[in-house]
Amino acid sequence: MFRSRLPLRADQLCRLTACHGPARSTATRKYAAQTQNTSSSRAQRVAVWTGSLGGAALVAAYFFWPDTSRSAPTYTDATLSPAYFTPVTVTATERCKDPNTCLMELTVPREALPPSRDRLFAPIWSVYIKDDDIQVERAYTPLEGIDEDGRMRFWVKKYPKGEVGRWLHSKRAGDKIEIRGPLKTYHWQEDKWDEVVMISGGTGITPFYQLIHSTLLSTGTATPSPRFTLLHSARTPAELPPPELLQPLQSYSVANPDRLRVRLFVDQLDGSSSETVPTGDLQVGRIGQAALSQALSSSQQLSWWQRWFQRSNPVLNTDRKILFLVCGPEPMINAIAGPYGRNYSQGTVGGALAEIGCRAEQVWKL
Ligand SMILES: Cc1cc2nc3c(=O)[nH]c(=O)nc-3n(C[C@H](O)[C@H](O)[C@H](O)COP(=O)(O)OP(=O)(O)OC[C@H]3O[C@@H](n4cnc5c(N)ncnc54)[C@H](O)[C@@H]3O)c2cc1C
Repeated sequence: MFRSRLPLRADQLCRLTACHGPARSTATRKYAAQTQNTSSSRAQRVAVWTGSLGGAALVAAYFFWPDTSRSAPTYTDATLSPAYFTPVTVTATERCKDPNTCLMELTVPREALPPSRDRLFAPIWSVYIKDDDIQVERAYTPLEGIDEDGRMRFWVKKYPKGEVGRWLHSKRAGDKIEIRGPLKTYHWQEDKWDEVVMISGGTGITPFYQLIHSTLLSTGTATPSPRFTLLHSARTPAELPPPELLQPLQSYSVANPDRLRVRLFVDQLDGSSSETVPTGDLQVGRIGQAALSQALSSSQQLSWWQRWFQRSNPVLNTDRKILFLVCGPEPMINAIAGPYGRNYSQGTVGGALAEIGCRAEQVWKL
């Protein structure tokens, strides 16, 4: 989920090298068929050496190329910026029912707050948090953006072998940590869409919460905006987001069903429960083509024959401008929207969204 935009890791480096492999061997085979003589073997030796040197250079570049997380300086007397780290204070932490997640509040010192914030902190944005012990950074999404006093709230998940998540869970109120940002996760354009369908898994809900908070929860109902549908999934009821996230979403959607709809999915009912949602209101199973089609067809006032006609292709058979945003673990992204492309590109639309007829310009994988 949330593909990291950090410099390439060893596994990604291997992927890149592997991609070049077949092309190189095809070229070699073609060349060998043309000239079966000594000059060919000399050329092959040169090619092997060049390849090896190239490989070594790539590996060296990975280790010695300036890595922003290691090389970005820390300034205590400058405003918050993506170019350097700023020390901030952990002002609150709260364990969630799911012990692998916590809510954490960070406060940026008043003197580090940028003077004009509207554009900088327009949705959807994140900050990098640096794990001081090992000098590694990861992106995290402030749920409600940043307030006048510099406060930001995060929902943070730790993974059994994860670095920064576990380190963050060990922090307590009063501790100092370093952040840099804001960084744009997705450039939201308010008046471009009639309908926005957000599909998330786990902490993949955080950028969508920020978007909904910014466009609906914090503005009341007066501002015109697209209609939002959030389809969120967790493995079990206990792993659903804490009440601090789910309650505002649920209350808003009950009061304004024409502006926001929330559907919650769990892989299985394991006897655990959510603090916010009765188990009977949860849908059991993965989000797939049926859930997507249902979300779209029930969003429009259609006659029975229009609904019947749309079943085959709810996205193509409409004049409405529909956007699909997807954020979650990589297997979920793959199943819903198809895998990312090479070098962090969006890749083609695949999975359930391709099955219902989505085009590339309608889909964004966060
Ligand atoms: C723009 C952006 C915003 C983000 N916002 C948030 C946020 O608000 N809250 C939040 O908790 N996270 C968020 N993330 C994810 C976060 O940046 C880290 O990737 C995540 O916390 C794991 O980092 P780590 O150092 O703990 O684990 P790592 O050391 O990176 O990973 C160790 C191991 O943990 C497992 N692992 C790591 N990430 C995942 C995953 N997502 N799903 C399943 N297994 C995984 C892998 O098996 C991996 O081998 C965001 C990411 C991006 C790019």
